[in-house]
Amino acid sequence: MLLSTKNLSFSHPRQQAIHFPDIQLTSGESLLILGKSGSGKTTLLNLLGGLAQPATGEILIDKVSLSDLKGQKLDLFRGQHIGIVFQKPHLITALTVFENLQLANFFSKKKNDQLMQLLKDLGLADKSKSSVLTLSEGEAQRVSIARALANQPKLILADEPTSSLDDDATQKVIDLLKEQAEKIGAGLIIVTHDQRVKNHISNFIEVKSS
Ligand SMILES: Nc1ncnc2c1ncn2[C@@H]1O[C@H](COP(=O)(O)OP(=O)(O)OP(=O)(O)O)[C@@H](O)[C@H]1O
Repeated sequence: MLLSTKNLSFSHPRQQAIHFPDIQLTSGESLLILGKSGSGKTTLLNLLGGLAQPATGEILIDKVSLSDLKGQKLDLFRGQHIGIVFQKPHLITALTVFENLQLANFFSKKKNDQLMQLLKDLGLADKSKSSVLTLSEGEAQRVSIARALANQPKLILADEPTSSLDDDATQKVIDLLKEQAEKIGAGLIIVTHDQRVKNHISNFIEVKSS
């Protein structure tokens, strides 16, 4: 089992606790996290990525309990094993496309000689030397996917990767995420309230706030 969670809950300050359904995910499998706006989908993704600590429950990734990792160890574990695609690309604007990917490798102490191939797979080969400031929104989104994949993670977490994209681009981004996850044998979890994504991935859990 790549990922398993049990009895997870989280309380934002002055908010009712959110209880999450348990997740079981094997390598190569895809899962959607669905739920209304404000139900706690991003909160769950943050817990799975070790970016927030649960109030109760446990998260095991490849048999490692995230709660046993702190500080630098947690950062290194995240960098090496978890690729996160955030809602907004959050690229380093002073760097080129290729340098943004190299930086991901640098922080996680990983070497990947397939970065150029990755950009090719995502239709970005001719943008490798471009400043990220010159990219369209869809291109920047694909670069942020490439960056999440740059360390060949075991688990890919994507938060609303298609919310600002049209139907064609949505299909392309979901296909790319699935193809790339399959290529490196990773598990893929996508948070969305985009009904279109349901046509591409059938496995889902639903987060409800009460
Ligand atoms: N930093 C915070 N402090 C207090 N409450 C928060 C904080 N972040 C989120 N919340 C609350 O926690 C709940 C869950 O938020 P979350 O962002 O996880 O929802 P979501 O399902 O991802 O929503 P959306 O689909 O709109 O992005 C919401 O009620 C939100 O107002």
